[in-house]
Amino acid sequence: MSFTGSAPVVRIISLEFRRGRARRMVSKMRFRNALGSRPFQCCSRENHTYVRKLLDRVSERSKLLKKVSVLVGYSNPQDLVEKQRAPGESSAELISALKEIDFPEITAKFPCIKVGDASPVELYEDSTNMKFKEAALSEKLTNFIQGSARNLESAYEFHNDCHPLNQTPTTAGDLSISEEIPLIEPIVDTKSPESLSDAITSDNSILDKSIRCLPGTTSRQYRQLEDGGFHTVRKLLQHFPRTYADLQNPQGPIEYGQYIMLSGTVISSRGIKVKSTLGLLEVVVGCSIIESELSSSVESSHSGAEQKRIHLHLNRFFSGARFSSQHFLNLMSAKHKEGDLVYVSGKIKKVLANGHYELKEYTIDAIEGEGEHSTMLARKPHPIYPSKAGLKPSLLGLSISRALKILSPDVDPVPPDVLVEFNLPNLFDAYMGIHKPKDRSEADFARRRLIFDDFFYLQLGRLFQMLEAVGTRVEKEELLYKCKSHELNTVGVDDWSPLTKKLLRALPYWLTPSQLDAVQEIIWDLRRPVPMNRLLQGDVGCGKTIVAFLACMEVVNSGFQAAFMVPTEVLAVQHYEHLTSLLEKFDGDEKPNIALLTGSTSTRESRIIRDGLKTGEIGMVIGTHCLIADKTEFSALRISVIDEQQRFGVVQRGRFNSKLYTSSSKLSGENTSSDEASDSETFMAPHVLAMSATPIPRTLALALYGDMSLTQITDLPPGRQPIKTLALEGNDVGFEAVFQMMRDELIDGGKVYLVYPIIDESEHLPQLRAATAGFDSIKQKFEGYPCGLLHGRMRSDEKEETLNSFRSGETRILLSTQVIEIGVDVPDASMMVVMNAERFGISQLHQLRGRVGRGERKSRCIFLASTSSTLPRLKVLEKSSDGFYLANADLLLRGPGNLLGKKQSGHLPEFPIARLEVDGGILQEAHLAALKVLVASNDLALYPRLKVELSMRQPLCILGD
Ligand SMILES: Nc1ncnc2c1ncn2[C@@H]1O[C@H](COP(=O)(O)OP(=O)(O)OP(=O)(O)O)[C@@H](O)[C@H]1O
Repeated sequence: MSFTGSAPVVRIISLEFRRGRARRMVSKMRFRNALGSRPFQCCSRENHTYVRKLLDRVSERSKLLKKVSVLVGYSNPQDLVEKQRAPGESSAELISALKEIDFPEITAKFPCIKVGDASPVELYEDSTNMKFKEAALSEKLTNFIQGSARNLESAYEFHNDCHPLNQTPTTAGDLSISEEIPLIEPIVDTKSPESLSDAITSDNSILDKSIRCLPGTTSRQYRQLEDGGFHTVRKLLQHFPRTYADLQNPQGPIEYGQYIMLSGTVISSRGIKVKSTLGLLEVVVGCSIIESELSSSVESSHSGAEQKRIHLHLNRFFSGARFSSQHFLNLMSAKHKEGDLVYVSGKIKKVLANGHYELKEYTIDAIEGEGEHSTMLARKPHPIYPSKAGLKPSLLGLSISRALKILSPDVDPVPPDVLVEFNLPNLFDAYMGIHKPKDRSEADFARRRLIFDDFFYLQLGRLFQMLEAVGTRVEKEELLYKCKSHELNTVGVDDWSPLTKKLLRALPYWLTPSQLDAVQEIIWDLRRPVPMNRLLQGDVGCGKTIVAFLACMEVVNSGFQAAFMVPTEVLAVQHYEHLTSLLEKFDGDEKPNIALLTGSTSTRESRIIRDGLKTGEIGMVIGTHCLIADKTEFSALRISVIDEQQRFGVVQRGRFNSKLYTSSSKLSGENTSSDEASDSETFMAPHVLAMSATPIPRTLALALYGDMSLTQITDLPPGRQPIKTLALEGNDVGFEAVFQMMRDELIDGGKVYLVYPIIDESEHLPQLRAATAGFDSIKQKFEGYPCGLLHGRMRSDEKEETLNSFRSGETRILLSTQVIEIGVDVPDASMMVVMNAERFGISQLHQLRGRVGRGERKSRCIFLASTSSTLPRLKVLEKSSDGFYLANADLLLRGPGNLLGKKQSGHLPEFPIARLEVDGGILQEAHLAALKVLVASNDLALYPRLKVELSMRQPLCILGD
């Protein structure tokens, strides 16, 4: 603990021992051995509540110092100084003994010892009383105090006590040493006093104030909050509601398995002893709901809907003699009294009778506060906080409200022009909006800002580091260039290489506007002397492949090489055949040399291909992960395309980067245009173009960390017809209807995919339909229409043959497992039936559905559900064919309780509230905003508050997979 006044006074190292005398003694001994017995005096009290009480209650601070000195074993402050000094030893010697202690080493040796900084205790409340208070101390003591403080400052590089960065207390361990070593190295520009003082006095420092500044909080609450990790106002405010509830929150018709969240009143709460060792607590909550159609968004219209009264039964069993005693059950049931207002969330476990539902995985939170009822009636969303570290949501909610009260409107370090440009609320409004929204749109708007911050500071930190430390002139220019214009940096068609233009002309269609934009943007990147790292994202069937082919032609034309890596052999063959068919019209000498390399390529052939790649004879290779094998060497690899990139591991993707081209002497292209290799380029890593239809979190995280740029294809090729989607129950009636539809489709000349969840029937999963078993029965049923069977256990050539037969129309029905999910392109396939569709994720079903409707033929897709209860989830696919919407809907259906705050599959620890599947746009904006700020001020000298904020954020760390 350190004591400070207007001048630093003295620092006392306090040791806190918890749990057991023996342990305390051992800790004490070890600690003394580590530090030397002097100059520390251990306080032998097991529990320091006395110290805490002192800190909380003693208003006369000079009295405090006296009491503390007595507490740690001295009669008064003078005695403390005298006794600490060995006979004949000067205070300077004492201080130098202190200096020798190597705290980092000690903490490494004894993990139970934690070094951190504690909140300084102000000795003097105000400066007017200063002189009087100071006089109360002896001259000797004052000298010692001032001297020691100065020495300690230099010895441990203490920061100025009033610096906000020094006020983050550490968590107490078994034994804690309060010491003022900063946890994060600040990047405050100390050379600029103006900036520093500005930063320190600015109101964003309130965020990093100890929670002890919260009004109306008891010391017990402080302690609870601190033990739960809530040391600062910022920590509290960053604890976001996991969801919002309002009185009449319509969820559509309530069905089995559905997640609901409602508010209501407790009708009864009783504890029943079921057996001698089994007890049941049953709470019944009555709620009013408005029944309406399943809303397509979180917000829904209430018009034309009917109010209905329902009862939620929340049952909890307790086993064991102790927990099934009537006394215990009575205690539990007394927690909820009849008439209490509560919020309930959970999943419907059983529909007991009309209007009565049993819930599972539920939570029940009491609604506290007088005016709450009227608030709810006004349909103001009520934040529901997740509990953390055993802290009750109600305490967290209350503390957050208190923190909001001391927040100043001037808390935002982000420059106002950035807020205006990117249409963001300021930070004050954002915190108010997320914790106390007037309506859901305000919460959404606030959420946008907070997500922006997550991305923005990450981008800013990363770019700042790049500029500061490793930034070359070229990189700096690159950043500046990008920042200057918000429009796409593109190379127009006229400036494309002759080979690229030729391929464009060979296409049987014209590119869609966003395909064209994408190619122009990528070619612009390819002409840069720094490696591109770009993600091409577009919904299934939007035509990403041709965009990548054109990019490959651009580099091949310049005499460099292109590698196109796909996750399956089927896809490699498909792409290879597609490209070679497009190049067929080219004259011999202008036709680039393209190769196919997969695991099934014969040894002899693969040797020839690898030789060709090494010598530069082969310009482009399409293949599976053989492309990144050590033995595959390139002469001048310039672009690596990674299709369906989420299917590859990070390491696999990274291995392309190690394939630097080592020789440029073999360059054969006649037109090297702006790509002419300079010295710096000779060993440049290849450009990387990753493609994905699924905006999975990891992908977008890479967009941040890997400095990956994002290109999105937002339109579909013309003439595409919407796929008519139906979700049906797979009972006899459902199957009969499906077979009839198949017959109609086949008569009409269509082709049908039948997708099965498993290859062979399984005893363990009798309810699942298998592809091999289906094959025989479908053949019989659809006599005259040849059938094919495709699954992952087949040999590569068999798969290829089956797929080719289906493509050519030789077979009209293809029974398959989900192997066709990735990239299979049969443009005239017009119908798909998915068996046991509930076994697949919504996004996966969307991908599967994307295998039909890839041409101009009207298509349909039927999802057969095993039971009616799983139909609602599948019906979401009937309503939309937008991948982003479906990713969102999937999350909602899995449980809107996970909307905010709580981690889920789509979350990364660094982004507590961003859902990366749907927040990609904000990421892009944050990137631009960070660039804008850095262009205006490379070292952030113009934005000192921003710089302080950046230093307060967690240091960047590598993301886990
Ligand atoms: N501009 C266009 N006009 C007409 N057809 C197009 C156009 N672009 C691509 N296509 C065709 O659309 C089909 C789907 O294209 P492609 O396979 O590239 O999609 P994709 O984006 O890779 O989809 P997936 O994610 O499903 O693999 C192909 O048959 C392709 O020839």
